[in-house]
Amino acid sequence: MKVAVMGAGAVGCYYGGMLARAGHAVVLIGRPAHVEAVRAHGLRMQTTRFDEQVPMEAATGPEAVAGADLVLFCVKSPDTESAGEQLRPHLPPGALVLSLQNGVDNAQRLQAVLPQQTVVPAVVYVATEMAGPGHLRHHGRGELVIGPSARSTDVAQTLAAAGVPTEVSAQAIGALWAKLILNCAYNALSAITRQPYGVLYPAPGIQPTLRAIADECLAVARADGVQVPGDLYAAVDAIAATMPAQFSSTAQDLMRGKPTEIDHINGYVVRRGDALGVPVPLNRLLHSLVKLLEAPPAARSTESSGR
Ligand SMILES: NC(=O)C1=CN([C@@H]2O[C@H](COP(=O)(O)OP(=O)(O)OC[C@H]3O[C@@H](n4cnc5c(N)ncnc54)[C@H](OP(=O)(O)O)[C@@H]3O)[C@@H](O)[C@H]2O)C=CC1
Ligand SMILES: CC(C)(CO)C(=O)C(=O)O
Repeated sequence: MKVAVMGAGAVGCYYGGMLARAGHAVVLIGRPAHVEAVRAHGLRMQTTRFDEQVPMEAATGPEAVAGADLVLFCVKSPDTESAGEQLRPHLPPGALVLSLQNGVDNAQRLQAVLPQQTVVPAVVYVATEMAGPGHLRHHGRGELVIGPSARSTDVAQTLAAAGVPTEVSAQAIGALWAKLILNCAYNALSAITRQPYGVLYPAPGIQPTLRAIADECLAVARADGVQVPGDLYAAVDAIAATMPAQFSSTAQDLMRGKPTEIDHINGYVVRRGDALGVPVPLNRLLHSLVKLLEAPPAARSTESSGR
C-alpha cells in the first residue's frame, strides 16, 4: 500500500513508521528539520518493543501525497482545515483519509474541506512523543478504532498485519466522545496548575470536580444524540492511577509555548452545550482560563491593566 502521513509528529510517525516497517511505501509530510533527519538516517522508532532505524520517504510539501492509497491525517485539531486545504489539489480521488486526531469533529471538518474524498475518524489509543528530529519515542499502547467505510475493513487488516491492532466500529464517534471527556476533565486542570495527574487527583476538591466536568460533557453528548460507552467515572479514576507522572498534552503545549487544542476540547463542549441549551459552566471556565494562558505575555498584561 502507498501511504502518506500528513503531519509527521508523534502520532503520524508512530503509525506511518509501523506501516513502513511492515514493508509499505510510506512518505512522511512534515517540517524541514524532521524531514532532513528522516531522509538522512530513517526514522528512529524507540518503542516499548523495539528500537530501530526505519527507512522511509519524507517531504515538506503536500504534493508528496500524490499516488497515496491511504492518508494518515495527523495534524493537531486547530490545523485541520489548513492542512486539508493544502492536500486537496494533490489527493488521488480514491485515497482513503483517516483522521488520527483527538476531538470529536475533526473528520467532519476535514470532510467539509475534502468533499471528494472518503474521510474516516479514528480513535487513537497511544502514548508517543517526538524526542527530536527523526526520533520517535513510544511510551505504550497503539491500537486504533476506525469508523466504517467501503475500505475500512481492508485498511484495518493492513494495519493489524503491521502490528497495529485495529477495530472497525460504527460507534467510533461515541468512543471519541469518551476520550474527549477525559481530556475535558484533565487537560485544562493539569495545564492551569502545571501539575501531573498524580499530584492533581488527590488534591482537595479535585475528584468531585473531575466528575462534575465529566457530567457536563455527558449531558452535552446525550443532548447531541451520542451514546458514550463505558463507565466514565472509572475511566477518570484510571487516568490518575495509570499515569501519575503525566502532564496533559495541553500542559505540555503551554510549557513549550505552542498553541493548544483547547478550542477542540472544553471549547467544543461549550459550543455544543450553548447550541443545545445544556449548561456548561465548568467547561466554559476551563476553556477561558487556558485561552488566557495561551495569550502572549504582552496581551495578558494589557488585559490585566484594563486597557
Ligand atoms: N501524542 C500522543 O500520544 C497522542 C496524540 N493524539 C492526538 O493526535 C493528534 C496529533 O498529535 P501529535 O502527533 O502528538 O502532534 P504533533 O504536534 O507531534 O504532530 C503534528 C505535526 O504536524 C505538523 N504539521 C502541522 N501542519 C502541517 C502542515 N500543513 N504540513 C506539514 N506538517 C504539518 C506539526 O508541525 P508544527 O508543530 O510545526 O505545526 C507537527 O510536527 C492530535 O489531535 C492529538 O491530540 C492522540 C492520542 C495520543
Ligand atoms: C488521556 C490524556 C489526558 C493523557 O494525558 C490525554 O490524552 C492528553 O494529555 O491529551
